[in-house]
Amino acid sequence: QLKEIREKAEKFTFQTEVNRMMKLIINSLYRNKEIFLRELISNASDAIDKIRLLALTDRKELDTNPELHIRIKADKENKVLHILDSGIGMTHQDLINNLGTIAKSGTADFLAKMQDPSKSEGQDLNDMIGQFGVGFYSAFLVADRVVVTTKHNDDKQYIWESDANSFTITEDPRGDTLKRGSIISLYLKDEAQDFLEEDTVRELIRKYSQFINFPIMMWSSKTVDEEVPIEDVTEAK
Ligand SMILES: CCNC(=O)[C@H]1O[C@@H](n2cnc3c(N)nc(I)nc32)[C@H](O)[C@@H]1O
Repeated sequence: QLKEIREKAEKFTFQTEVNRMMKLIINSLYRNKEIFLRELISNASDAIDKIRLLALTDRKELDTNPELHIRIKADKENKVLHILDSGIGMTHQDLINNLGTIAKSGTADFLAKMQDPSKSEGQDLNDMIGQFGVGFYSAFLVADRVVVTTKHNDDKQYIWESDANSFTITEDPRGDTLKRGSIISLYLKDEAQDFLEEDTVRELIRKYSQFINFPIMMWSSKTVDEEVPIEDVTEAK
């Protein structure tokens, strides 16, 4: 079935700036890979802010998924770390625009500057990530494949997939299972298996995401149907 999904998928190439930005992030932040979780939780939090804002003008937008939360699930069996949010979700067009390109102006000349080693000293890359909203790509510090499953109220549920070289988008054959929001699934590299350990993830959440305004829950699933939210990590602080 997965094979059929792949065949039906639309294939895309990343905008050139994206390829260059990804290389820059991977080459500069390889010593501090753990920041990927901060970036993905920050994106999840922004996604929830967006639906909360929209719901101020149109309350019904929340009805598809009233609970606003972020969940992190470590699937040791398949070596996948999932970051789930019940945010606004992405339409097909959002996936192409937001994950396939960098809209931020000034990216091109920023990259030119960074390419010139004499000028790039001191440019704190953590700021760069924030400034250009490119934190999502830090996922490729720890994963060799990233899958985004997403559902926006105005569109169908889609699966976006990438190995960092190109990406595909396909309608989710399972239909609308998310109700609303996104799941970022990281197929972890062999050397990144530690990010499947509950203590490691819990510590990273505490270290980087103590100011997130939404509950972040960790799930440890022995088998999928036994998923029990261990506790709200932020409460455990
Ligand atoms: C350059 C990489 N682009 C992004 O990270 C953008 O993708 C989108 N994005 C990333 N993770 C997301 C997420 N979890 N939910 C939603 I709605 N949008 C997300 C946001 O528009 C980000 O600015």
